Amino acid sequence: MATAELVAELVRAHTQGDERRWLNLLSQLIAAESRAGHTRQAARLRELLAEARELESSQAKRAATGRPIQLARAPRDLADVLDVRYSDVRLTDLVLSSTLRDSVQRVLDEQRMAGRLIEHGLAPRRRLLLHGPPGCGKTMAAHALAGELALPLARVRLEVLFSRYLGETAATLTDIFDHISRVRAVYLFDEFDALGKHRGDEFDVGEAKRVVGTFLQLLDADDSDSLIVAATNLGGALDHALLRRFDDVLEFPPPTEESIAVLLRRLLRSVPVDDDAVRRLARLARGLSFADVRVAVDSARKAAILSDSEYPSAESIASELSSRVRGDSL
Ligand SMILES: Nc1ncnc2c1ncn2[C@@H]1O[C@H](COP(=O)(O)OP(=O)(O)OP(=O)(O)O)[C@@H](O)[C@H]1O
Repeated sequence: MATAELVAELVRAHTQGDERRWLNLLSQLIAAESRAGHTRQAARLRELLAEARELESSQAKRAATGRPIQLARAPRDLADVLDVRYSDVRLTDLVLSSTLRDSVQRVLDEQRMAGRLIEHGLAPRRRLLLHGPPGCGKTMAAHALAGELALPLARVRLEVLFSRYLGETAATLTDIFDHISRVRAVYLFDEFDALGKHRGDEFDVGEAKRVVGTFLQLLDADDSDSLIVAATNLGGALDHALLRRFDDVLEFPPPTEESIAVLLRRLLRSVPVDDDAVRRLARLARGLSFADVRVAVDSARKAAILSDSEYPSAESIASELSSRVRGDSL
């Protein structure tokens, strides 16, 4: 690439908030300057690159603590409606059926090799609808997509969209899609069916319909390279007009006894429980979501720590799981 083109690309990558790309382009620019014998300019650029890398690594460290960060931040007028952060969740952190894992892996492969598909006039999958009961991994899967692709995860806070911008929801959605086209990220519309649902006392059928209509139009018109992930607890209830707007519809079913055992083995890795005990616990936990199982194990671990035991006993975990199966903790 000629120097001017490199600089133009670099500015574009920076404006889009694509940190990796602009750092990579800056390295290419340094190499080009060195090759041209511009040693002073190359040295100055190298200093800038070192500063930028240091900044990136300190931001990555802060991201690892789970706090929102400024990289690829939302513009000020969308700051309360977009929650932007980096994710360190990986696909292997999720317990998934092999079919579902393959589907998520296919999205990752198409994204990672998007250039090859685009050269052949094909578009990588990027509009995904995830559906299934609560606590089965839809939100976690969106985090895993962001973590695997090293993209920011921007959660669209629908509750804020509705409360703060009542009457202006459609206009704000337009602003969000504008941001989607400018900053490549994974955009999560969690519980996105809320778009068309009852909105408390101020329910207005016309407004709700308008919002859904706007969302669908914006989804159709969007030709960005961001990923748009809509998650919902509804499944069969979603209408066809909506389903066909997505490149992939992935079902996150309730866990089987076997998949609960897989999660339990992971969560109890450092706890001395044998496999028979894990299987007994998984049988007890039938009907619970992965999230319930996680909370029950965490609860038993906390009680163990507070009573100065090194590990929770299988009995205490069983008791936590049973109380959730009975619904005591609700
Ligand atoms: N498939 C899974 N594998 C491993 N852990 C899981 C899985 N699903 C859920 N969990 C655990 O439960 C927590 C909550 O799950 P998550 O938020 O992804 O559920 P969800 O399907 O998005 O639920 P909701 O519909 O309520 O938003 C996760 O952070 C994780 O600890």
